Amino acid sequence: MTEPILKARNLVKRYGKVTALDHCDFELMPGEILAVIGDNGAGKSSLIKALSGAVQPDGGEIWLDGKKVEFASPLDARAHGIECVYQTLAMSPALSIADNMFMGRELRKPGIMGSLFRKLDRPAMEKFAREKLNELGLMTIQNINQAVETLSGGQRQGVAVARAAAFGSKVVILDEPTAALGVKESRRVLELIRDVRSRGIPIILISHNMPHVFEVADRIHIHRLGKRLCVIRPDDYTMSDAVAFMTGAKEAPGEPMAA
Ligand SMILES: Nc1ncnc2c1ncn2[C@@H]1O[C@H](COP(=O)(O)OP(=O)(O)OP(=O)(O)O)[C@@H](O)[C@H]1O
Repeated sequence: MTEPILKARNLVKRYGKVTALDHCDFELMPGEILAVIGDNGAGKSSLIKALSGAVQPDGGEIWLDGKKVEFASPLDARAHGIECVYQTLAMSPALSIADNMFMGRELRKPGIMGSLFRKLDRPAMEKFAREKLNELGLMTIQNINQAVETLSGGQRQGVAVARAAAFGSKVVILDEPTAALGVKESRRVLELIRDVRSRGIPIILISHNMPHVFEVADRIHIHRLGKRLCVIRPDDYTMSDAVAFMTGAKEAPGEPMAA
């Protein structure tokens, strides 16, 4: 049986009196697009933050590639190959595309005075950024030195996804990647998500957009009241079924479906 690439059991996260994660389970299988859906306040962001090191759970366990992990910070999760693109894109608008792709992990030229004094290796960074954008078919972005603030919303999202795909060797997490985009730009980002999957990288997609979820997801994790309610396949249920499960209007199917 295939083992999950990322797995969590009994995750608990409390904020004061609020229980955001209430013994929540989670499984991401290799090479899949797993959508995570749920009502406002259901605990989706808390789950994603726990899986990407942005918050430390109060209880429960996480395994990556079969090994138990505890992420002290998002940097720690990144070092393990988990990249997260948050709704607020965490980009520096005035900096170039290449600079944004490398933020916090710039390539440096070999130096003799220790790493602190090593100069940035701009040609290498530009080459890498260009290659990654090309790989994902982001050919509309012509100039790698263009400031990110001059890009359209879809292009910015594209750079963020390319950055995550370039460095996320194991898992890419996308939080509402199409929320602020128009129809055409959303389409491109959905294609990009499929491109990332076709390169063998599994994706967790948090979204309120049911048509997008049903279009790209292999499986859908439905979150309710701080825990996983069920996991469904988009072919087996309608969007209104999913919304009814999510809101409690309809009883959800039992055990989570295997991948
Ligand atoms: N930093 C925080 N401090 C206090 N309460 C929090 C904090 N973060 C989340 N919560 C609470 O935890 C619960 C779950 O929130 P979370 O953001 O995980 O849900 P969500 O499913 O992502 O919601 P949405 O779809 O609205 O973004 C909510 O009741 C929320 O108010």
